[in-house]
Amino acid sequence: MSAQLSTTDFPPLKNDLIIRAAKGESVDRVPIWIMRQAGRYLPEFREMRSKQSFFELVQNPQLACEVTMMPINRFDLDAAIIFSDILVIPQALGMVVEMLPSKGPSFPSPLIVPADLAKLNKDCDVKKELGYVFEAITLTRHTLQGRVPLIGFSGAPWTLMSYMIEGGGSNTQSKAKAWLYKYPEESHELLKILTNVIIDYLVEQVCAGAQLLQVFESHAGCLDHTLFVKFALPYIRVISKRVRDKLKERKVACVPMIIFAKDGHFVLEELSQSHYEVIGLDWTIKPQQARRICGDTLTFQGNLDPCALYASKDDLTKMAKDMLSKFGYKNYIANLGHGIYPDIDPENVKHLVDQVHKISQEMIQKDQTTTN
Ligand SMILES: O=C(O)CCc1c2[nH]c(c1CC(=O)O)Cc1[nH]c(c(CC(=O)O)c1CCC(=O)O)Cc1[nH]c(c(CC(=O)O)c1CCC(=O)O)Cc1[nH]c(c(CC(=O)O)c1CCC(=O)O)C2
Repeated sequence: MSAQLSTTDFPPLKNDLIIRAAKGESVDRVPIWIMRQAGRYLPEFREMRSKQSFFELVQNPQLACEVTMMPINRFDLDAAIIFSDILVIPQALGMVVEMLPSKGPSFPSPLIVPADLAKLNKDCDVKKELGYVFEAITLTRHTLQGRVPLIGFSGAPWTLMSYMIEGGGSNTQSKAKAWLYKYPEESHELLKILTNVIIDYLVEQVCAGAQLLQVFESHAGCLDHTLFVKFALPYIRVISKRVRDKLKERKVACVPMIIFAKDGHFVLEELSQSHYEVIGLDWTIKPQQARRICGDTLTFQGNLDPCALYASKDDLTKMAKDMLSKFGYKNYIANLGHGIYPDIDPENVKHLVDQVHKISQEMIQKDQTTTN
């Protein structure tokens, strides 16, 4: 249905705060969005999910668009993120991924030995395999009517590699890390396959209408500095460079890119030199320390502890104030330091969003009055 929708002629943007913040431009209030903002903490999502499996929702552009719009219709958020998952890439490469109740993602046939790489559909046609994501993006851009920008996303190569080997979530990632020590060459081979698919996937998302891109390196924290620099960082860097080059070749305007390496404070300096406009921060690093490491020109995103949303509204206000006073209102996008948990009260999300806007607006107005 959305195949007939234009991928170039979209309704004009009415709220460009997040794009301005990503580029380091002035804002009249700090933008905020929430990782996993469409999902299980919303009763309307649970209702829809009770009738369809997770991947049925993701693979149906109409339903993915509806889910993406749920938090936008509820809260005064400054961005939408397309409803999907990082694990659609292993699926595009031919792996079966199931979402099991109370267990999460599960791969019935994970990669066990390097010979298993032969099973992957390495030259997969991203446009064909993941066409439903691009359709959902185009449909959502039109449905948004320019209310807020739409973010596209992908998992980073190391994080996806670890899922494909572990076969699901893992506290240690020991099976995947064993590959890095035992089979470094084949690990690089797999990381290159993933990188090529991710680049095409992100480029197509922008061509379909995504206005920012986030790359999730969710499993950064289980690597040490040496392993990260060898097996994760080079691919993160290639992605930002090649996505920009490919968009230029296709004469499509580049969009700001966000890198979020969870628990990756030990590589912040390297990430700050990786050509992403925005660095996502989890809650384990002090804002001032991150600034010292990365300098003043990059934009930060984060870093409220997702559990802060269990606090009382008064305490949440105090935490929002503290976060804004430490990050400042320039070069900053408010967000959690990881995805929102399923048992959070949506009322607290509304409170956080409204408080970030109110407090930052007051800070900006106060500074303008003192400089005038
Ligand atoms: O809001 C939106 O529109 C997009 C939401 C979104 C979903 N997955 C991701 C996003 C983007 C975003 O975070 O805003 C991306 C994502 N999927 C997984 C990870 C790794 C991780 O969580 O460590 C990421 C990156 C996010 C990050 O680092 O914060 C992998 C994953 N996918 C699902 C699970 C199970 C779960 O219970 O959460 C996991 C983690 C498994 C593990 O390793 O422990 C399934 C899933 N993906 C999304 C949803 C909706 C929701 O959050 O409620 C779900 C739950 C599915 C269900 O059971 O209904 C959407």
